[in-house]
Amino acid sequence: YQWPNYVMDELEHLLVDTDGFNDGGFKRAITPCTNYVGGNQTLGRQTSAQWLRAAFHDFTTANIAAGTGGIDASIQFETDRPENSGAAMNDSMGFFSPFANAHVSMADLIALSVVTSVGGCSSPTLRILLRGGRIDATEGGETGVPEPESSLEETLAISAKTGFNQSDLIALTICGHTMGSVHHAGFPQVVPESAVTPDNLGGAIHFDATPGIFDHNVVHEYLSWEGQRGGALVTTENITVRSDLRLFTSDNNATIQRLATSQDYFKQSCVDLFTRMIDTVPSNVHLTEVITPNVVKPVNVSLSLDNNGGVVFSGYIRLLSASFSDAVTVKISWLPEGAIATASLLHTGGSLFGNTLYYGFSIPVESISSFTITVTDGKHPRTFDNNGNGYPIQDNVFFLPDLSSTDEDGNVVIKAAVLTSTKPVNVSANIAVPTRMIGALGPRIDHVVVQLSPEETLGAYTIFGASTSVESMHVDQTTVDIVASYAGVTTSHSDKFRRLRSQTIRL
Ligand code: HEM
Repeated sequence: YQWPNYVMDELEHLLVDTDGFNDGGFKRAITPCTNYVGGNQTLGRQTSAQWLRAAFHDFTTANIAAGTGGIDASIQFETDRPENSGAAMNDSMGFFSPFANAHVSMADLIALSVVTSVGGCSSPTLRILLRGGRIDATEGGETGVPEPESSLEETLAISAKTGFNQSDLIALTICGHTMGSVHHAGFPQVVPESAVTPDNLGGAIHFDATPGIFDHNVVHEYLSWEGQRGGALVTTENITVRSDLRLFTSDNNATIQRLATSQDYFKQSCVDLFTRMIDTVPSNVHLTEVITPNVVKPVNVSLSLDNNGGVVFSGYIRLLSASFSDAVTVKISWLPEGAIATASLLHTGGSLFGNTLYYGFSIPVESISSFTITVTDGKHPRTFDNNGNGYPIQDNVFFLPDLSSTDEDGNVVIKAAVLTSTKPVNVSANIAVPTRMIGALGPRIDHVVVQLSPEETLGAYTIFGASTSVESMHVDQTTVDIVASYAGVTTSHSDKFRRLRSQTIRL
């Protein structure tokens, strides 16, 4: 892993920053795990469970042999199919949509939702390893999600196409059916109207006594025939739709009995199967390496100009507190100047991986091409140098968020600073615009390129600018790459993946 890696950095942020300062806002939807983010709590719906179900429905039309389907967000085009009945698909896609951008696909958000749901609703926290790089489908894919009415043979045949054998599917199903419910709304053939009450308007019947906890309760209640006895897909009076009972007994309960041996075995089996599920992707997709929480991470690091044209280097260094003892000092040194400055602890946040500490800095610099971070706790300094390369940053061209703007009507003003002496032949802005699609709640990312023109000089820099208009579905996820190219040399300089509407850091 080399910083920056926009896909990994963004997903890491949504995975790790879940409370306090710099909260990415993703996990909030499932806090507490019984929460329903899409509306009234009396509907009997649960977002953490909906995310698992939506991921399964996206995944299960994969055809491994053909290299198609899997986690590709094709589900967002398929929500009106009877096989995708219920609120889970649209509720989930509607929640994910404002998180998608040039580097985070809806499909990656589906994978993240499984990791977040299982991690956030288990104790101790279960870690499903997350990778990024999934590509969103631009239309619906194959049909074939198993339904309560599906025969065992049909269901197993669908599963075989995804690479999951009978025992895998039994286990995956009960791993999913430990969270949430079957609802009269959506499945009246399974759940009778009598389940509907004033504080359970959707008529939810839980799979087990702990629908908001990722645990093996469902296995015990099913085997001992107590409590929810495995839920409505086992116990319903309508024999045709007892799909879980048909599936679980298809190997004489051998898989379920194995899962009952211990909580740890159940959880580890589920983690393995969920990992396989979210990593099932079309054959043209190459997933990133595993995204692990960064012990030390540069956040919102950028350059700006002061009123006299001096360059200011600012941002935060995020530390995972669990990796350090108390009394930490954080120093940043940068090349080619060879200078050092101290960052100060300004904010804290929370995560499933322990607290986060944000050390801020805002430093005038002469010139900068890379930096390293030295963290000292107790007596031991540790230098983080991005695998020996230093964290790269360049001062030839950079976006100026303070002077740029975008509004709800789509008017965009972009300004960038360009080192005058470098004499670029072209300075352009590549704007990545989340754009509404017909038939899906998530965006397609369109790219709009505009040329920037020189406007004024400030110190050693020339301010370049342009105005345009774009139709963005989510203004906060509209991002820009500023690229300067030069005569006679093939190299260019760029300042990438900057939010047009960003929270500028002021110290
Ligand atoms: C194998 C065949 C399967 C069938 C026929 C099936 C069917 C169903 C049905 C009918 C519901 C009720 C939905 C609602 O009322 O909103 C449901 C809920 C659910 N399913 Fe499955 N399912 C299957 C496998 C799976 C698998 C493999 C997973 C997990 C990876 C999963 C995860 C869930 C979850 C979490 C819920 C609760 C959703 C909520 O509370 O909103 N299911 N399933």
